[in-house]
Amino acid sequence: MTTPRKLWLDLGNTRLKYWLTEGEEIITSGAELHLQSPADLLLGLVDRFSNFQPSFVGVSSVLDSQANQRIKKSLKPLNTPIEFAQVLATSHGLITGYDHIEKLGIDRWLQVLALSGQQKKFCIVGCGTALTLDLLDDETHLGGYILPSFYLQREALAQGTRRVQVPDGAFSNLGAGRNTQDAVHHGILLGLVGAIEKLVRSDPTRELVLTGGDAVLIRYFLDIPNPITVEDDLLLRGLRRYFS
Ligand SMILES: Nc1ncnc2c1ncn2[C@@H]1O[C@H](COP(=O)(O)OP(=O)(O)O)[C@@H](O)[C@H]1O
Ligand SMILES: CC(C)(COP(=O)(O)O)[C@@H](O)C(=O)NCCC(=O)O
Ligand SMILES: [K+]
Repeated sequence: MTTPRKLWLDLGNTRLKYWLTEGEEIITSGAELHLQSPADLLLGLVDRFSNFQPSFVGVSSVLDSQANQRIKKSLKPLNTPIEFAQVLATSHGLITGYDHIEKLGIDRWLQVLALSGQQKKFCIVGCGTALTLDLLDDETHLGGYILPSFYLQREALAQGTRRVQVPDGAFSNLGAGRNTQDAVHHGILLGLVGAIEKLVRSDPTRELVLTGGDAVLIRYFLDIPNPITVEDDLLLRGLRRYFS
């Protein structure tokens, strides 16, 4: 019997991430900026995926249904069943904390699913286009928070003010800025780091798990006693669990 080969796709608002797996083993992984045109990016990747001959494609997408239709079309040459994960009221014992579960982002839910059922308390921090915070107690999702992350906050300042036209800079310092560029970059970083610290400060036993493109950067600035880990592929782990 041959070991099944599968393609796992994570479509965020900025990047596409993927795994090609054979049985339990991750053979290849990748992450690419799609900047609003994921279907076009996929057209460029589909040959590579096709060579791998996956027998199943599992997808997590936070995009709208029109984009998802285009994504399906781009994957047609694979000639393989494609399934999009959907938030469920309960799955693998996980109890979802939203009043209307279908409104919860699938990316957040899969990240929670990946860690659910360990008899531990987690704060899951998705450091992507948005910064998402989700609280998980063993198998119970308590709900969470959504903040615009680095680039969205900077864009909002540039759009909503006359005087803050921010040249590209680094989000690399928490010191008081002595010019607009530093004040904006350091301010945004302070806000994101401060929100995370405030949320978990009252409970040093709650474990932080950071994931997403800016996880390592944010991790560097966190100064709290809670255990902290970075798990780049948390969502893809959750996606694979969802379909198992
Ligand atoms: N305009 C941009 N140009 C380059 N990198 C960007 C831009 N906007 C966001 N990023 C970076 O892309 C990454 C997106 O993280 P990721 O976890 O893949 O997010 P998402 O799941 O929302 O696509 C982050 O590291 C972020 O800093
Ligand atoms: C909050 C998000 C935009 C985060 O997306 P990401 O940063 O991973 O691209 C996404 O999870 C989403 O569209 N959520 C739906 C709204 C909600 O979770 O309540
Ligand atoms: K996120």
